[in-house]
Amino acid sequence: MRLPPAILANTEEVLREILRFSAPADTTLSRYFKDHPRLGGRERGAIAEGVYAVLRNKSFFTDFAGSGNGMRRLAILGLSEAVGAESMGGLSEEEVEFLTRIKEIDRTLMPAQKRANLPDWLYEKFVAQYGEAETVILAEALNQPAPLDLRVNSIKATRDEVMNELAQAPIAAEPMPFAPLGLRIHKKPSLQNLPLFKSGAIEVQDEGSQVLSQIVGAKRGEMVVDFCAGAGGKTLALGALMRNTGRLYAFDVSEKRLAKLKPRLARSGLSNVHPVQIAHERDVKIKRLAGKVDRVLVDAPCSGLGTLRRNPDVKWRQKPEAVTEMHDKQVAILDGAARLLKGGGRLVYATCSLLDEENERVVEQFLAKHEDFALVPMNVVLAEQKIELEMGDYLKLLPHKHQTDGFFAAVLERKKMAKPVAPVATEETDAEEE
Ligand SMILES: C[S@@+](CC[C@H](N)C(=O)[O-])C[C@H]1O[C@@H](n2cnc3c(N)ncnc32)[C@H](O)[C@@H]1O
Repeated sequence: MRLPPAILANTEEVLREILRFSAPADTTLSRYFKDHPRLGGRERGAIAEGVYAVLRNKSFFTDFAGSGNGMRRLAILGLSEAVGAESMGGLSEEEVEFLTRIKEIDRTLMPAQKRANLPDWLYEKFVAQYGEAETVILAEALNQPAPLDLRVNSIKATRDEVMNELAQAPIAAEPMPFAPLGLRIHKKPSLQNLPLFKSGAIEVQDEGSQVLSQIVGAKRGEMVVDFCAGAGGKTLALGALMRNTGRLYAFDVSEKRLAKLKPRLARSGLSNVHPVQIAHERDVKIKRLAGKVDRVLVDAPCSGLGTLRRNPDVKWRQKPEAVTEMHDKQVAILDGAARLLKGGGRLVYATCSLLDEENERVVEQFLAKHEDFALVPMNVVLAEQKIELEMGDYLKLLPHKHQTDGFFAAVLERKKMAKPVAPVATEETDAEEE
């Protein structure tokens, strides 16, 4: 069935706003749909996918869209990529011809940078790290929409039980290769109304995030801190891995993000999670737990460049100066979080960035300053967790190799005979814990 011609005008209108890059694309889309309540589910899906296709292919499309009515042409290119030219209504003869001409272009013959569809600064950084040939393959994988990944909440169900119930919906799901509780769905069904979702038996979570939670190695009865918990994606996974025992603190500076954790927590059935808003990484609330914690996960704020499959606008919105600032912030957060660990305890540093500056360089800087911590090679950690992934010292998940978002992680162990934690100046805050 063809989409109504008005969808093209809607796509053009929202695209004009999104390409100003003054807000995240998903925020602008949600607001647009709220302001246009008459758009149905299918229309919304087409507009959103059309916009995302433009964001993924912006360099390439912009060259062909030209000036004048360029925004309409961009919308046409985006929608045709997302839903197919045959599903679009309202195209003039000239526009149909334009689409045919574009379709005939063999993209594999284009220069590497054009194929990569990345801003110059990012393309250069990727080439310096990965080389030109791999940058193109990586960029092409980042330019594909991500599949829908689910994590089974082991407190409520087994993976087989969930797979069987999904099959009755009917939703085809397959077990993931690396995440023991993961299921992958290739279509995008709405899950919100499924009893499985309402009961907290499933959560949406990329396989890479699930592997990260797993390598924390949190055990029953332990004291664990998720230092940058946000809306709690990894907190919920950790709480279930601890079999709802011990104590799991979910720290974050953002009240809004922690508030989003609350309903998920209620659904999950976990009672071992304690959300705590902190003012910053040197908050006095952290000092109280210093030297007492078994495992700390620092899922640090980062450029997010590993998540371009889901957030293609990030590559156009991110700036090289911001990456440098992010590095300094990451070092400060890791430093603050490290004080929590007891001797023998493990600190896991993770990002969804693909840039060394936010990954290896942060860990190296940390280790140079903290003689009481040592790197646990990732191949050792993965073997402990029985995850069959070939890695060296670090976890480096890449979309073109592992079909996950891009993730980095390092595991740092505090030496057993470490000196008692030196008192560190903290800025007192008034707020009480929890
Ligand atoms: C990558 S996100 C975390 C995502 C989350 N772990 C998940 O799995 O859904 C990074 C988080 O760090 C938080 N953050 C930023 N600065 C922080 C700080 N100084 N201390 C603790 N958290 C911080 C942000 O509010 C954000 O929620």
